[in-house]
Amino acid sequence: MTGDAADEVDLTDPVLASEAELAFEGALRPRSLAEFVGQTRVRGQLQLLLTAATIQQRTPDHILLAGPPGLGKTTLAMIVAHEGGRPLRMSSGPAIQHAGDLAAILSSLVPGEVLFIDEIHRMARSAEEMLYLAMEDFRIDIMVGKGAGATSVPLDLAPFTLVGATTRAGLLPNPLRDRFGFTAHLEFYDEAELEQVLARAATLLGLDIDREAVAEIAGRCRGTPRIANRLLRRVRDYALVHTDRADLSAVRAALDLYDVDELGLDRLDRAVMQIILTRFGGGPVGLNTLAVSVGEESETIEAVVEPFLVRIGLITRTPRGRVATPAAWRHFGLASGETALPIDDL
Ligand SMILES: Nc1ncnc2c1ncn2[C@@H]1O[C@H](COP(=O)(O)OP(=O)(O)OP(=O)(O)O)[C@@H](O)[C@H]1O
Repeated sequence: MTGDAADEVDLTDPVLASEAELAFEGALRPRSLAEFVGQTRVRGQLQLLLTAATIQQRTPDHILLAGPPGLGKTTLAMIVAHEGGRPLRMSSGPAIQHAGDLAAILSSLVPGEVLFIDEIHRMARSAEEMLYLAMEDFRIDIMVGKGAGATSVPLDLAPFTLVGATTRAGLLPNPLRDRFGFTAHLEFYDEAELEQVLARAATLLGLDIDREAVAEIAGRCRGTPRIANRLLRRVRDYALVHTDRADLSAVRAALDLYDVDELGLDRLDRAVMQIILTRFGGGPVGLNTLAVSVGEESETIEAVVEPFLVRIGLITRTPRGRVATPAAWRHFGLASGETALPIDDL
């Protein structure tokens, strides 16, 4: 029932098999705005910005893409380059720890190039300041020499479009945020959109899957295409090994095996909820306390776990911390104030 490329590689060779998985990841990325599912508003806004730039034969304005991981920020950056027939350079905030790192990238850009900086909020402060001038005037000042004899030498850059991506737009300093011509806020996808993402991916993977199986995955992938695609691959594996058919029962069995519950909560989500509900009687609980309690970075809790739990109505954010809602008590089968299973038993 599967006829995808993975079947044609020797799956006993771990290197070839994992390369095939990576190749799938690449093949699943939509290449044009028309192929990109959902985010209708953002797509319309981007389309206008790109078309206007093409008419005026100039580089498009700088674009900031904000939103939780896996919603398509990298994909959109690739589309911006692809639609305009422009080369793309990819970097990330953590890789730019000195102004010199950024100067090296900026000075080697070719005219019209799209520079994608993922996790731009994690770039070094000194590089951020260099970026202000680069974005506004396509120019940087390079310091030559040290101490009293140091001089700054201006260097003209090729016109470029910066596409920045961030899971935490609030962490960007205002002068940087203001220099983007357009900020796109990506939203979680609804189930109908995720079904489209999954149907497209199943076709590309050559996977024959039932409609109701697609709907079940769409309801359990946290509104996130990357997770939808990942769960689809695990369902494909399950069907390959156990049932030879990607139907509803295969989806349920595969997702149970991978600890994804019917709301799409994974182990970390459940650990966070369990801490709020049982150790803190429903909250409020501060972000750092939560992070320490579950042994995760507070950034991961804030950028990955919390937006989804808020969106599905299991927690609310208050000035004093995170609070569980009545729906959360119900989902975990607890009465308010009850102590539940230890976290390891979840
Ligand atoms: N709108 C979409 N339609 C179809 N597939 C999508 C869409 N958005 C994302 N995807 C798929 O989800 C995967 C993750 O997308 P992408 O890497 O662009 O997310 P991201 O927001 O950049 O995540 P991160 O912030 O973690 O880097 C991609 O492989 C792509 O196939």
